[in-house]
Amino acid sequence: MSETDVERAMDPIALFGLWMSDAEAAELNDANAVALATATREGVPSVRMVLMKRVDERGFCFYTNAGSQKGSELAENPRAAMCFHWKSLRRQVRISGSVAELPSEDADAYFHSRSRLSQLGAAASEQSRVLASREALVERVKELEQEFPGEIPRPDYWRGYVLRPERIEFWKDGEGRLHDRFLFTLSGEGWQKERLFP
Ligand SMILES: Cc1cc2nc3c(=O)[nH]c(=O)nc-3n(C[C@H](O)[C@H](O)[C@H](O)COP(=O)(O)O)c2cc1C
Repeated sequence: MSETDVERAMDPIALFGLWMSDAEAAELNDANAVALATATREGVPSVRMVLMKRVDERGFCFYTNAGSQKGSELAENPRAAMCFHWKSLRRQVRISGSVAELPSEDADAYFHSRSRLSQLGAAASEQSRVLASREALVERVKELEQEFPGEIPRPDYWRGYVLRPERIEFWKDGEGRLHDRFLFTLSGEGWQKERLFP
């Protein structure tokens, strides 16, 4: 994309799509890896990487285990934030809003699009709970392999989520630390755009 696109853009989702394409071309791997911040009901924050699998009119979609720390926090406090950083492009995108669960058909479709090994791994993992040993996990995978020689059913706890954006900020490295920052804020009339001091 040209350098002026970010200055002209009025639709942050379309602009994000352009930046994501640039990142996919430039990054070594996992251009869709994003830091996801959640918090408890009391506001104690936690952050970890997830893969953002799709962006559409609903928002930014990812998949995880509902029983994990992030899953529990989202169940009690749907407010969340994401931060992409594409090192090779020197760009950052920050998104915040509230998270909703995706319909089970989305989770089914994505779960079954993954490799059998990934499906087994997801089915075997009580994500974020204490695990006695690596052997116990490997044993569990073997048991599931025998139990399900055909299709592996999606475990109910393995779900899709969507972060519905209310604020999206684009940051682009500038010479002499004069970086460009554009903040899009959702209001009644649609997206408002403002330039921020770096
Ligand atoms: C690049 C990268 C991508 C990841 N993608 C996911 C993902 O899409 N879903 C997921 O549940 N965990 C993913 N993980 C693992 C999480 O970072 C984390 O360890 C796990 O989800 C447990 O987090 P929690 O205990 O905060 O819930 C990824 C880790 C890395 C480093």
